[in-house]
Amino acid sequence: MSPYESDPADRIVTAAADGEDQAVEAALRPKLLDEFIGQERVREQLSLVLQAARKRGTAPDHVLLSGPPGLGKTTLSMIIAAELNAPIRITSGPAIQHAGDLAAILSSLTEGEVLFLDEIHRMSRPAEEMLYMAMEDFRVDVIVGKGPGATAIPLELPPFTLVGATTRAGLLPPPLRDRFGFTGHMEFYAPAELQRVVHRSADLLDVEIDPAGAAEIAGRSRGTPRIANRLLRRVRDYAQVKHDGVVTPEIAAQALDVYEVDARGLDRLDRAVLEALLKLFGGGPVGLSTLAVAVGEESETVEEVAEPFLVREGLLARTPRGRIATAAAWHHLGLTPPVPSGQPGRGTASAQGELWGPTGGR
Ligand SMILES: Nc1ncnc2c1ncn2[C@@H]1O[C@H](COP(=O)(O)OP(=O)(O)OP(=O)(O)O)[C@@H](O)[C@H]1O
Repeated sequence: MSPYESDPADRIVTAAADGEDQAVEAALRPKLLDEFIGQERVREQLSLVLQAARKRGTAPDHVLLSGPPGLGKTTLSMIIAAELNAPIRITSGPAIQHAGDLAAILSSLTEGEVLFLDEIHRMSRPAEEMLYMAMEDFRVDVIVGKGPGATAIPLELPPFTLVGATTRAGLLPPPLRDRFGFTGHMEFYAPAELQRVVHRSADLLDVEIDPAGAAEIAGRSRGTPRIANRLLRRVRDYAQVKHDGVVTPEIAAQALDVYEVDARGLDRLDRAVLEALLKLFGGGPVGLSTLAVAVGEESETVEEVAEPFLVREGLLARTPRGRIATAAAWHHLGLTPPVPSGQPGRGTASAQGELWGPTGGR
C-alpha cells in the first residue's frame, strides 16, 4: 500500500495553503514591518524603499518578492500597502488569462494603490506584455475590435505600485524582471525566528505555550511560518483534548508524533523514501523510478513532493548515477551505513550490497 494514501497536497507539512490556513491566516498576519519576524535583509531594504517613497510623496518602485510558498510574500505585500497607507488589490497570474482581464484591473486602480500579483510567472503572454507598458509608463493600449479594423486606444493609468510574487524568479522573462525597482529574495527561516513566529501566533490564538514548547514546534516546521502556524494549531488541539491546554515541549512532541511529523520535520512520505533508499538500496545510488516503485508512489510525487526538502536538509543527493543518501540520512534514521567495499569490516556492506538497486539516473 502507498505510504501516503491521501493527496500529497493535504500533507500537514505542505507549504501550500489549505482551506483552514486561509481562514485563520488573516488573523495571524503581521500588519506592519516592525511586527514581521526574520528576513532581516529584505525588511531593511524594503523599509528604505518605503520611507523614501513616503518622503517624496510618490508611489514607490515596483517590488518583486521571490521565494518558496508560505514564507510571507502575501503578508509583506499587505504590509507594504499598510505602511504606505494605501489600498491593496489582490490577484494572481492564473486569474489573468486575457490581456482584457488585466486591463480591467489596471484601469480601475486608484492613485497610489498597491496591486499584488501572486504567481506572476503564471500570467498569460499577452497580459504580461500589457504589464510591461503599464509598469513603465502607467499606460496601456486597449485593443478594440478584431482583425484589420482593430484599433489601439491608449489609456492613462494612475501611478500605482505593483508587488509581484513568485516561487520561480528564474522563470520570469528578463524584460519583466527588469521593470521591478526592488527584488526581495525570501529565505527559509532559522529555528529561532520560527520560534518567535510560534510564540506570536500562540498569543494571538490565546494558547499558553512555554519557550521550549515553541522551539519544539519550530524545529519541525521546515523553515516555513505557514507550517509552524499549522503545527501549532494541531498541537493546541492535542494539548486541549489530552491535557490542560498548556503546550510544553513534551506535549508538542507527543502531538506531532501522532501527526507523524518527526523531530526534523519529515513526514511519513519523506521517511518512507529515505527508509527505502537506506534499507533496500544500501543508500544508493538508485534510479528515481526504482525508488518510487519501492515506496509505492509515482515518480513525480517522490521527485516533487518528498525530495526537495530531503535535498535541502542534506539527507539525499541527486546525482547523475541516481539518488544517494548522505551520512546525515543514516544518522537521522538511526541506521549504520555500510562500510565501502575493500575496507575492513565489509560484513554488513556485502549483506546490504546484494539489495542495491540499478544505478541508472532514472
Ligand atoms: N515573518 C513572519 N512573521 C510572522 N508570521 C509570518 C511571517 N511570514 C509569514 N507568516 C505567517 O505565515 C502565513 C503564510 O504567509 P503568506 O501567506 O504571506 O505566505 P506566502 O509566501 O504569500 O505564501 P504563498 O506563496 O503560498 O501565497 C501567514 O499566516 C502569516 O501569518
